Amino acid sequence: MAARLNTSLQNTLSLFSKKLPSSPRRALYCTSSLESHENAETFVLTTPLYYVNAPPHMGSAYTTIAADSIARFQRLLGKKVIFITGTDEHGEKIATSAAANGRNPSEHCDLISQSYRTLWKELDIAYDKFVRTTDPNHEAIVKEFYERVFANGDIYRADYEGLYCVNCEEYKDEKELLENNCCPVHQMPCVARKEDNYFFALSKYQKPLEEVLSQNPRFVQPAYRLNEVQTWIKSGLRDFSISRALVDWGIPVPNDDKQTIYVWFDALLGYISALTEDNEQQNLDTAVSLGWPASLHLIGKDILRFHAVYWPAMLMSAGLNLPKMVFGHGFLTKDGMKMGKSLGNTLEPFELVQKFGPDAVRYFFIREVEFGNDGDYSEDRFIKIVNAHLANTIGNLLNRTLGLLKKNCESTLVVDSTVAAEGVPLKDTVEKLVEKARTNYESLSLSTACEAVLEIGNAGNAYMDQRAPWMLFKQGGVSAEAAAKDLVIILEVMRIIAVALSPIAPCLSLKIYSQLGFSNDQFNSITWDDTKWGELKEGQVMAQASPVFVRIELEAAEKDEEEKKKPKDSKKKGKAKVKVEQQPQTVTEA
Ligand SMILES: Nc1ncnc2c1ncn2[C@@H]1O[C@H](COP(=O)(O)OP(=O)(O)OP(=O)(O)O)[C@@H](O)[C@H]1O
Ligand SMILES: [Zn+2]
Repeated sequence: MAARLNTSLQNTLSLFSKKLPSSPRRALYCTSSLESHENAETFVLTTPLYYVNAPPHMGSAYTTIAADSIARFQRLLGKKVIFITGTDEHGEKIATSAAANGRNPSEHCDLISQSYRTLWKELDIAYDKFVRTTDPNHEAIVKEFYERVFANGDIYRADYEGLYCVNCEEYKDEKELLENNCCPVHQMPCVARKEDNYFFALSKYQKPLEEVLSQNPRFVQPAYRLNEVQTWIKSGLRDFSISRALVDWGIPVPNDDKQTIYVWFDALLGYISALTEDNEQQNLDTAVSLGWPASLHLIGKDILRFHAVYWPAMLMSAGLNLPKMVFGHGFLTKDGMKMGKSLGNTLEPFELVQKFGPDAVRYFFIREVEFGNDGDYSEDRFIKIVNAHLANTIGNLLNRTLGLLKKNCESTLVVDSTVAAEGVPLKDTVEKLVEKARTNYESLSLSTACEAVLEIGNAGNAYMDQRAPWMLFKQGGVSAEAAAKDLVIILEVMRIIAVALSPIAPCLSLKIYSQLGFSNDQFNSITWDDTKWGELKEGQVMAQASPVFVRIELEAAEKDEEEKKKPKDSKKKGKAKVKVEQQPQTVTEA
């Protein structure tokens, strides 16, 4: 993508002047990525299909934000990305939840499924496919899959008696339960159940699964989760029941409409049925031809067993290829417990986005939680991190530089960035950090990728402080010429940051690009190659500086008020307010 002077920048910028969270980010909500990549390598990634027993919470948002960041990075690499998300809508919990809310299951599913879509829009999630397990295409594919597995001799009928966690919708082994037969995830007692069900012969796949894992240890990521999976398999795989006699709200078992298909034997197929096109009669083979196998299933560690044991065995039985990788990330926790719908200890993502905007929410969780491990949320920490990184390190540097350029160079670059950087070590530093970001994005070390981009910002700030161009301008002559070059260098650094951070904070990146004089279209066509030094050219005119990330201020008065009201031992902090204000500038530059 070449840098060009942008004459219609005002139109773009007028979009930015509105109050958060309305923003130009709708322009980033591109779902047309599939058309322009006829010969590109395909990268199919999935989030779990979220269970519509309740609306989304920050945990569901966390997986989806991470998946969107990975999808955006893969698109920057030029791949044809199919990013699949959706909702899992059958089963006992849904029927119960619908009844508890006085709705029929179908109305309930429509409503809750829509709340996921709405949140994804608020969070700038650019998915390509949203699948619902109540879609007719999906149902047809589940039935066909079931029939294939049946024809392969892997489904039989038997009685089952065991301890059942309704929230996991799963029979549990006694040895994995806590005291009083409590489920370790949901902290609630499992109930004794006896059913006449259809079973999937998982035990037949013990050896093939062991082989898959030993031949391809990267199948389960992070590496430490592989041990967990291997231990489960070694301890002996038991056949599992794939139908329910007591649940009406589900896909009927072929040839036995007294039973419905177990939610997991239904929902996992969503990753394949999502590949089908709307309004077309599809079958398993055509769906598979449209992008299976998936390159990556991104999930929370709670559902690792379903994805790394049950699902591969089911696929082998049906004669289909296995996904290339299953990555089980950690939990967002509250007081050390997994935040979840069943426990009801959730953090409200709509509220966070309303308050802080999508970039801050996306950035914080990706940067703060090492991908794979658990992480706790605190509002204090949130504000501290996004202010320090997005408002200060990035926003303030851009603002200061554009201010100096306006004052001294009529907002116009005096030289090409390549020429300006000749013999300047900062360029090498930036190149190394860009490479660090790239390799970490690729290995899904998203937090480290983020850190590398921030280090670029730190290097830019250090350069600004060391060179003190505002002093050089005062000295005039060759010093002023050097200062003008320094500004070009720093703005090129900002441009590279914008590209490298765009998978995580796309709206912020667009704002930076726009202030550097590029159009929305130019931003929308960036690739990872645009992290290379040298796209800012002599004569490029910068836009009017305005904060690309609005600092979050804790309103002192409101905080005091809250302090007065709260009980002495409470740790609750004052509410954060978003305040639009100019970035602070150092006195010497003014
Ligand atoms: N606390 C969490 N931290 C990280 N990811 C989470 C969290 N909670 C849910 N998820 C994401 O959602 C997936 C589970 O989706 P589901 O719709 O079952 O939500 P849930 O809140 O875990 O439900 P429940 O509490 O009823 O088990 C996880 O595998 C993970 O991808
Ligand atoms: Zn459970």
